[in-house]
Amino acid sequence: MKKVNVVKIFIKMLPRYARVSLPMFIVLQTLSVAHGIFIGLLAPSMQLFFDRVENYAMGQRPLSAAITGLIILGFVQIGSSIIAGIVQFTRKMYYNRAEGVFSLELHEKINKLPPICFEDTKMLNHMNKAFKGKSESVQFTERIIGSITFFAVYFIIMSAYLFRVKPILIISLLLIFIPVLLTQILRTKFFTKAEDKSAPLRREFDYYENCMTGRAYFKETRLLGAFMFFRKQYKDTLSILNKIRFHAVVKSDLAQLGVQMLSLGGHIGILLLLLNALLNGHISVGAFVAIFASVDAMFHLMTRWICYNLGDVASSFGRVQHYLNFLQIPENNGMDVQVPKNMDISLRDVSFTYPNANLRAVKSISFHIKNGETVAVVGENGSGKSTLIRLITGLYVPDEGDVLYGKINTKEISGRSLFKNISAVFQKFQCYQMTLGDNICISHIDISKDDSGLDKICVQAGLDKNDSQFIDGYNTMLSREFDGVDISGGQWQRIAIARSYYRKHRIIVLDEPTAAIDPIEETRIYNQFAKISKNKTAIIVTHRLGSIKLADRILVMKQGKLVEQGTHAELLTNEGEYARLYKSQERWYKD
Ligand SMILES: Nc1ncnc2c1ncn2[C@@H]1O[C@H](COP(=O)(O)OP(=O)(O)OP(=O)(O)O)[C@@H](O)[C@H]1O
Repeated sequence: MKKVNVVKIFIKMLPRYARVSLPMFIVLQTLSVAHGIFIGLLAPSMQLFFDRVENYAMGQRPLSAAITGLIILGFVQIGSSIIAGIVQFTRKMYYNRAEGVFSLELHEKINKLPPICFEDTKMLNHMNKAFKGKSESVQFTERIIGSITFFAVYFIIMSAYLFRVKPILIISLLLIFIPVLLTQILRTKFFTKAEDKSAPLRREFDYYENCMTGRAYFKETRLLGAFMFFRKQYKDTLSILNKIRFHAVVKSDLAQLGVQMLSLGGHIGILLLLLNALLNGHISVGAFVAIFASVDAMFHLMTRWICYNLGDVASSFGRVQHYLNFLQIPENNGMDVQVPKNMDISLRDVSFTYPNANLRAVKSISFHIKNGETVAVVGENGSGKSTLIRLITGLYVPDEGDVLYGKINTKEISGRSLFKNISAVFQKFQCYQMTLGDNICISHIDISKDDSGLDKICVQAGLDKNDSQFIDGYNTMLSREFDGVDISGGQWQRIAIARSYYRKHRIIVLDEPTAAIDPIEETRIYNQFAKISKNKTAIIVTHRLGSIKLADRILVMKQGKLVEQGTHAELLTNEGEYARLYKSQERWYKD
């Protein structure tokens, strides 16, 4: 990562932050400046009041002057409290809004990155850091702006006031600054060290807790009697964690005690300065009372500024930089073109290696799929079937060779153009914690759901929406966590199939679509599939060789290579890899 300084990062963040809502931004910053002015005016207005009371007591001024002083002091006090409340409220609103806007921007950015990024560990780490940086970027920007619009304004007014009362009193700001700064340095030193040591342990400890009590784990944990195992791991990790925390707290408390002594010294120093000035007649009683009463507020504000504003900026700076760098990653989206609906797909000498992998997952593959053809891809585990599907659909582009839709190369066009006519059921399909209807219709949010169209699709996918489990029909929530229902793996798979049918498509890809479905229903689903995919290009990946006789052609993969292709009958006659796989499955049923 390129090294840049806080100022450069802030300059990049400021316009992004202000753009969230310019009018609200201006109001917030104006209010923040006003808040700084009001707080800064507290000491002078207090002095004014006490001076006038003293003058009145000595008969030098009328009572009305003291009352006016009281009104001014009250106005400044009440005004500062009201503005503080409004600033806090507005800041919170702005914060939430900015978080929402930045999150959406980041989601859109990720959506534009090539899908292969999700296979790259470095990229996934980068993404992870960008998410953290995004969350901290709002606070980072706000803390710096606050330092300027509130703290700088306050300290300038306070310095000017102290200077006007007696120049030497400016030293009191230094007497406050030094102990507070020391506290922050020590706090950061001890806690950062402890945090570095404890963060991985905390993740481990949370994980064990989840293994004991989490919904996804409870079946195995109970049945295999693994509770005591996780309990021990949890206890061991907890005791190490507690030791680290204990040492950090002891060290930090001791340091804090030392610094508190220093702060006390600061307080005494200011008191002596003030007493000296008062006794020598350099300042009035009013000024003495006002400054002495403001010392606590100055300590408090200095602590807030150094510990929270400067401290947070220093600790989040690296992550914010990551976030901004992530937004700069080139998107390489390719051209938006109109891909013709009816075209052949050709693979020419295609090879592909996953990022951070040594071996090629797919090696020098060439074949041609005619428009409207149904092709099945078979092969042993790890032979490259799913990778081949990702290359055909354009999710990934080959390192070598080309995938062509007619004459259009998948390397040159945008995913948006390419995916327009493609639908798919993936091997690891998603079970969305949403209603049955939403689970099927996610591909077209702008189309109003028409029940009769949905009914037809459900029948084709072998899904019965009148099943007693779908208590509210298409509105049934499919998640226990959201007060809905749990359904079986087979039913989820049918929903995934219905989802793929619902999307308008010319090409459909089914990667192990019926692994969780019983054989009788599987045959019915494949027969339905043959009907609906008529005149459409269909690619099916499956291990169940009995169900792919319907394919016009079967491609057989082995160790990343295409080793055979032909119809079921041709391949059986060939007595090659397909015949070997088929016969080994057939034997199970015959025996
Ligand atoms: N994300 C990945 N990163 C690195 N290597 C991968 C990744 N995904 C798959 N591979 C490797 O690529 C090869 C082909 O995997 P692929 O998933 O395409 O095989 P498959 O035939 O679909 O397997 P299965 O039948 O088990 O689903 C395997 O050696 C696998 O280990």
